[in-house]
Amino acid sequence: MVDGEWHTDEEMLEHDESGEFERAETSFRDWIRGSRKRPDEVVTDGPEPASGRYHLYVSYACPWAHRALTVRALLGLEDDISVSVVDPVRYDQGWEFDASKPGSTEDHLFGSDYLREVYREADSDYTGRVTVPVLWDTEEDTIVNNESEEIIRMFATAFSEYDNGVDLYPEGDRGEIDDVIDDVYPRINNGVYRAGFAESQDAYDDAVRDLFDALEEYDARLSEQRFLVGDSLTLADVCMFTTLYRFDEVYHNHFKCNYRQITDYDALWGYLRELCQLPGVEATCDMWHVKQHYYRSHGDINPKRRVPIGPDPDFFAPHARDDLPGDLPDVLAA
Ligand SMILES: N[C@@H](CCC(=O)N[C@@H](CS)C(=O)NCC(=O)O)C(=O)O
Repeated sequence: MVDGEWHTDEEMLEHDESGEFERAETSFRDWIRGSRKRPDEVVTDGPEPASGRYHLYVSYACPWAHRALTVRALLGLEDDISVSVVDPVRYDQGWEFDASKPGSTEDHLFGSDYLREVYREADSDYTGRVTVPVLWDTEEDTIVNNESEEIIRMFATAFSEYDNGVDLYPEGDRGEIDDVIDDVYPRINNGVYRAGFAESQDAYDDAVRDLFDALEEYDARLSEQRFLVGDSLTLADVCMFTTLYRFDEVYHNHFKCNYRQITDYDALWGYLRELCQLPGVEATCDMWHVKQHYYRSHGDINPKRRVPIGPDPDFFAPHARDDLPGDLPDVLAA
């Protein structure tokens, strides 16, 4: 969108001169009061945390939006933060609402046809990408933030009055959590996109090498410990989770990340199953949306837009991860 006007983008991709995919910066970056930013700074201004005040726009397909849904579920904030879900397929008009699609909803706040209208409500001259997730403030009538890594920090740290007490950013582990998030992002979370959207063989080769080196390292780490950092579930696990969930069904095939599947890694695969099975998390996982989105939205990568049948891993098979060092809080251990 440029100055509030929609411009159909040939593709949502930007590349540097070597053909490497570059993800655009997001633009709304306010913080809810009481949130804990890095490095360990508590936000003392900004809108107040409150139940019912904030609304989240998501796609079930999107790994970044899925982070926000996962944290909301793990903290039991479903009744405090409402959600609108876009149509999984992103056509040339950008994200749109179509409540006739299974799992999709209308825009509960404005009844818009397109997500870009919500961005325009916040800023009539908006210039930038129209992305999910979006965190909307119904009191100030604007977008608070559309960067998933910041939205999950706000949910995890500003809503203690309303949440179930689960601490996903425990004191003492914060530095390491941030380090793991920063390591996983370029190599794994964005690594699959760097592979899939590479415009040169070299860019693809670099991306998949980084990706599978990282998966191997984290598989080794997770064969010794139940969670990525310390002895509890943290934001670092959430950031890893949403990429692993999409890997075998989408990234392996569609983004050509096909050296291995997650089901080939004992520890990563058990870890992924455990995370899928945590209370509330199943409701955030919708593989139909995921597959519809990637295979049908990216015509340059998949020109016939066929959605493949498999491989259909069983995310609900037993995992036996509870034998490893690390514990779940009681509310999630049920
Ligand atoms: N840095 C953002 C990235 C969000 C993002 O790229 N979302 C994708 C969906 S997976 C999107 O909405 N893309 C539309 C576009 O770029 O035009 C975040 O983590 O929140």
